Amino acid sequence: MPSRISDSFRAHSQKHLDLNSIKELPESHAWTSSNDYPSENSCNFESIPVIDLDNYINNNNINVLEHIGQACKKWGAFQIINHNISERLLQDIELAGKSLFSLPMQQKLKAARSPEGVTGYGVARISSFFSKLMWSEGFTIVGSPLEHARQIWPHDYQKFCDVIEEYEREMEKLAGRLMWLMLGSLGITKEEVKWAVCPKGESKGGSAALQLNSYPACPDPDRAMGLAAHTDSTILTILHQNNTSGLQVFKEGSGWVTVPPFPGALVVNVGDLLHILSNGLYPSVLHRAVVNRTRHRLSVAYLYGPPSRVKVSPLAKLVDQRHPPLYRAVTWSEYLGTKARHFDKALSSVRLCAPLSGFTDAKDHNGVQVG
Ligand SMILES: C=C1C[C@]23C[C@@]1(O)CC[C@H]2[C@@]12CCC[C@@](C)(C(=O)O1)[C@H]2[C@@H]3C(=O)O
Ligand SMILES: O=C(O)CCC(=O)C(=O)O
Ligand SMILES: [Fe+2]
Repeated sequence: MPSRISDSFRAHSQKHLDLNSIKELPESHAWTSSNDYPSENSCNFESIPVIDLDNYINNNNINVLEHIGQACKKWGAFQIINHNISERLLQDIELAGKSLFSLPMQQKLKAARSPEGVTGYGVARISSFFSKLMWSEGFTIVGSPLEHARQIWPHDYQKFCDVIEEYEREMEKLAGRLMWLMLGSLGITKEEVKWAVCPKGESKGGSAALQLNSYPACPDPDRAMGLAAHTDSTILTILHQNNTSGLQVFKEGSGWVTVPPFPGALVVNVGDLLHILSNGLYPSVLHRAVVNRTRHRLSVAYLYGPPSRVKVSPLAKLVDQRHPPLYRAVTWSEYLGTKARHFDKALSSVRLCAPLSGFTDAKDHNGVQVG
């Protein structure tokens, strides 16, 4: 929360600074140890698993399921290769992001996200929980990007829209496939998740948001924060990062671990809704983005959840007398509302009973302040 009204006012009035042209870190963007100092704790040589999705064709799914299960339990994140998303499409989405973020601020603000809105251009939505501003700008798309693209480029929006829509279609297929692999690694079959399957037995698409994030080169990266520590309110998130590192995941016992960009690899994060579905067996991963002195970083997150009216709760197969359901049923939109109000306390706020070790969720007592 903003610690003082004056901080909060200053933060608000400098919300749309053009970070690309600033030569010195303004006070409004200078983080200290009291608000999650970025350079603390970040020297670590472990790295999240890299999983080859082609492997499962040869190994009847066994290896890949085991590998995914271990990664979800231990890290809440992994990288994938051989995922069938073409390099050309990954390049195109990067170019689309660059063409958007390199526009003058006035142009981007034509598609500004409204205070109550979800889509459009703006600072990170979680900014209101922090007294300092983040060194990033974002653009959120749900479904068609047409309306916002037209506001920005009245005569020249088609290429941007085509790339975004192709990326959304390809990501939807990949996210569905990953969801079944992640659930499969828990022993869950399609018959056991009615909302995700059509009567014909085919997978039903979930709903999703696409988030383009831009992190300009920063004059004082050790005191700036690209995107503060958070978990995603999703079943899973698929993240593409350009060739500049910045993403870090938090691992119990190890601290912040950098996820290096591998050409062509995509990062998969466990989100809060999979945490709920798995009854806490696959904890959602706390992650953040740090920034760089010389390089501009771009990331594209595909945030995948269930169809909006579906109530998600711990899966029946994972619940018994010894393992009571730990979370109440929530729809995705209800949970997003809870996240918007309670941020890092959202998961605990839908919890039914306290974990054996205390009164909070695992990530609430890992020593990291996220709010
Ligand atoms: C579906 C969504 C998840 C998200 C909120 C949103 O409505 C669209 C943007 C998403 C994002 C991306 C950056 C981090 C995050 C916490 C945020 O502030 O906006 C996530 C939200 C989330 O997962 O809760
Ligand atoms: O830029 C990154 O690496 C992280 C982005 C992210 O966490 C998000 O969009 O939810
Ligand atoms: Fe995230």
